[in-house]
Formats: sequence, structure tokens, C-alpha cells
Amino acid sequence: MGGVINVLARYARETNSKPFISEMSIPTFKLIGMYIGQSVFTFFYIFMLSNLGEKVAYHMKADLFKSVLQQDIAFFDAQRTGEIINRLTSDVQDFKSSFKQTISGGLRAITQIVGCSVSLVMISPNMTLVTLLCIPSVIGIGTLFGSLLRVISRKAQAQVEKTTAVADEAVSNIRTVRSFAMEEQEAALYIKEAEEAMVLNEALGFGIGLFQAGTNLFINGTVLMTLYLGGYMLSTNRLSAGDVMSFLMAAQTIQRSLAQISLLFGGVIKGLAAGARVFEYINMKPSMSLTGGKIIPDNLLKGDIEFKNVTFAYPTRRRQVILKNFNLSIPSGKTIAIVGSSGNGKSTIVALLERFYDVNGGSICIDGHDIKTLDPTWLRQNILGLISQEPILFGTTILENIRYGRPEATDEEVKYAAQQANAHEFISNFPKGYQTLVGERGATLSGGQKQRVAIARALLKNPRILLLDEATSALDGESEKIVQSALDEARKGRTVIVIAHRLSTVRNADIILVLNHGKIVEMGSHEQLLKLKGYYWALTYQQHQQPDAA
Ligand SMILES: Nc1ncnc2c1ncn2[C@@H]1O[C@H](COP(=O)(O)OP(=O)(O)OP(=O)(O)O)[C@@H](O)[C@H]1O
Repeated sequence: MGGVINVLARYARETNSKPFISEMSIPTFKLIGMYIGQSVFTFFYIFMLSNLGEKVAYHMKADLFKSVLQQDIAFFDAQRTGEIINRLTSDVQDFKSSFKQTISGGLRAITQIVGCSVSLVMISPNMTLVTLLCIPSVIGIGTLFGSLLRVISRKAQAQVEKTTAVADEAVSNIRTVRSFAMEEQEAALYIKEAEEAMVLNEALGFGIGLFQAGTNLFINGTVLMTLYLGGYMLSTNRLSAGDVMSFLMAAQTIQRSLAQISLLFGGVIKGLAAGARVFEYINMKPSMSLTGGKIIPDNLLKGDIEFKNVTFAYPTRRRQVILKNFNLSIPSGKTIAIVGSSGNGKSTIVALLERFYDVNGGSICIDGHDIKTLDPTWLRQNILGLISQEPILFGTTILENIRYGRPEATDEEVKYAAQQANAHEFISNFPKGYQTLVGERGATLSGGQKQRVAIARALLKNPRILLLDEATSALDGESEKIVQSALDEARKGRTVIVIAHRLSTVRNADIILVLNHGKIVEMGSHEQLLKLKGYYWALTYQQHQQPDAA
């Protein structure tokens, strides 16, 4: 801008303030046009590049998030949340920055190198050959060095991911951290991981610095060589002084462009490693797709469940077989309770029915159809209603949380589901009623209230099969009674699987089965099982000894 003002001031002085416009020559108009043109082009160039970068990042984020949500549950068993979030945030950001830098800086530098190389060849092909000899070597060494640095960069980014995961866990579990007074230890753990990330990033910086220094050495050597050769050709009259000057100018531009490319190198390395990590998840194919398969027509749907010779081990622990040749038949409309000591595979049965995992052997059928042949989305959205011990709510209003069960439900349907879940009354007592915000994971509601919202959410989809996995075990006696009566109401007309530790909550079940090491060891009604004086009787006896648990 200062330059423009100076030129205009000088022009005004030189023209002695004569009538300005009429005196302006055509070259002056061209000059002004170029100034304005340059600004306009700069604007478009920055705007378009920024737009392109944002679009690339947006598509990457969208594809990555969609792909993550479609992964098997086993993927989430193995991965920490913080690590996944890191790929969505830092890695996409690193890729975007590097992409923009590479396009803006790289394009300019390459154009300059190509343009100036053409000038060099035109001035002196021999000298050009010597001058540009360094380029293939720089590219060769750069490629070698680059692959080495990419490995370090990948390690550094994985370490940053680990650091984020530690922070994420500590912050999202802050109540547990506080109640165990573990702030210092958590901070120390974070600092240790962050330090490792710092060391790896420092090593990366060292490598990039080394590469740039080496490149500069090469490039500067080339300039010296050009000077020497130029002087020699001038003295032997093979080139004119003007040609030597032009050659030097062009060679210097190439040198600056190469230096610019070597500066970009570090960013490109980081961007490539980040991009590889993002695409690793985008290209990951889940073993079970979310959609596709049969849908049982409403009029044929009954809700019979059958486990036939099911064998299963969790993908993350292949050697621990949880169910082996497991058989179970539940007629539609019946309530079956599964009891047994902890770790026996009760929740696994529910997880398999939800198709969170596929069985390794045998099959699970609903109304005679293997669930592997049914559309998983239809199955989860319409047939199964799962209520688990720890109801997880989203940080939005009660209305939206219940509507999560069926997004197209009307406000009236939401209210009706809340009434069925014994939740309408407490919701109506909140000053904002159904519009009350529940806080992150429902933190501002009591355990019993959260559970009733979760029940309403499950009932809203009017599922044919209800899965109650310790649905009342986290509640105190009073809340349990209210929730239990809501569940008793919800059971009507549905096939229900109840998993419970407190045997008092399963007495009314049509069939109770006792699971031991993944095998059914007893089966019958409450009275029948008590008479057997076996496992069930022993469990009941144990609970009578612990009045709290009964
Ligand atoms: N996602 C998982 N990945 C690997 N192993 C798992 C997973 N979930 C459970 N397990 C293991 O499978 C076994 C059965 O677990 P499951 O949760 O089905 O038991 P449970 O009878 O419901 O126990 P509880 O009554 O304590 O809830 C346990 O040994 C458990 O450690």
C-alpha cells in the first residue's frame, strides 16, 4: 500500500499537480489496473483455497464420523473414545493445514521452478544441466528421509492421541477422580503421556530441521556453482554479461522456491501421516452392516426367541468362551428371567440378541428367522427395546431424550410413553417440564428419574421384545418400586428377558433360568426352583443373608 502511495505522490510531483486524470498515460492506467488486479486475485486465491480446504476437511469429518458410527461394537471395545475423537479433530485439522499450505506454497514454488528452468535452458542449456543436477538428488533424499520422518510422525500422532484419551477419561469421569482424590495421579499420567508426545514431536522437528539444513546446503552449493560457471563463461565470452545476470536471477528464484518446498516438507509429512490415520478409519469396513436383510411383516411378527447351540467368545478375548452350545427357547409374550452370579454371561445373551456381536457357532432366531438374515436397523429400531443398568441420556431436553426412541413421534406420544414409564409426574413438576435440559449424560436427574426416562424412550418404539438388563439394580428401594411398577406395566403383551441380581425382582417371571459358566443349570418357576434346593435356592439364601441386596 505504501508503495502505491509513493508512486502516486511521485507522479503528482512530477506532473506538477496538473489536471490529473486527463494527464494520466496508458502505462499508468495499466499500473493501477495491475495493483487492483493483484488484490482481486489475492482475494479470490485466498478465498477459494480456504473454501477448498474447508470442504475437504468437512467431507473427511463427515465420512470419518459416519464410518466410525458404523463400526462393530468390538471396535469400540478395543478403542478409547479420546483416540477416536482425536482423529476427528487434530488429524483432520493437521491434514487440512498441510493441504492448504502445500497447495498455496507448493503450487507457487513449482510454477516458479518450471518457469525459471525454461528461462535457464533458453539462456544456457549446459549451465542449466549443472545447476539443476541437484534437484533429482534433493527429491531422492527427500523421499527417503520423508518415509523415515513419516514413521516418527505417525508415532508422535498416536502418542498425542493417547494423551487426549487420558485427558478425556479423567474429565468425563471427574466425579470418580474427585471421590478417589486422584487429581494428582491423573495429572501425572497426563503429563507423562504429554511428555512422550513432546519427545517424539521434538525428534520429528530435529529430523525436519536436518533435512532442511541439508537441502539448503545443496541449494546454496548450486548457487556458488552457478556463480563460478557464470564467471567462467563470461570470461571465455560464451555468455554476455546480461545473460549471466538473467541466469543468476532465475537460478536464485529456483533456489528460493526449492527452499520454500523444503520448508513445506515438515507440514506435508505431518499432513500425510494425519491423512493416513483418518483414511484408515474411513476405509475400515465393519464385519456386520447396519442395514440390509429381511423384515418380518407386522402381521406375522410374534416375538418367539430361540438360541440354538450358540457358542460365543468376545472378539477382544477370543480364548475365553462365554457361551458353549447354549440353547434357550422363549415363547412370545412370556417373561424369562436369567439369574446367576456375576460374570456368568447374562448380559452377553442380551448383547447377542441385539447383534452387538455375531455368534461364533449356532444361531439366534426370532420367529424362526436367524437374526443374521434380518435387517439390523429394523431389528433394533422396531423389535428390541433395551433398558440397561446405567441409562445414558443425551445432553438435551427430556422431550428429545424420550423421542430418541422414535424421532417421528408426536409430543402426545412422548407424553403417553412417559406416563407408561411413571415419569410424567416428575417431569411435569419441573419448571420447564418436558423442555428441561438434563445435562451431560443426564447428570441433573436422579438415578430413578434417568431410568424412567430411559424406559419411556424404549417404550416409545413399542418394541415386541423388551430386554431388561439389571434395569433396577442401581436404584434405591423407593425408586426401584416405582420403576418396577412401570416395568411390570411395560411387560404386558411383550416377550421379555429380565436379567437381575436381586431375586425379588424376578419372582413374577414365567420362567427363571439359572446360568452358571455360560450354561443353564436350573430352569423353572420361582416355587419350582426353590423346591429343588439347588443353585437358585442357594442364591436366594445368600441374598437373605444380605438384607440390602434382597
Ligand atoms: N465387551 C467385552 N469384551 C470382552 N469380554 C467381555 C466383554 N463384556 C463382558 N466380557 C466378559 O464376558 C464374561 C461374561 O460377562 P457378562 O457381562 O455377560 O456377565 P454377567 O453375567 O452379565 O455379569 P454381571 O452379573 O456382573 O453383569 C465376563 O467374564 C466378562 O469379563
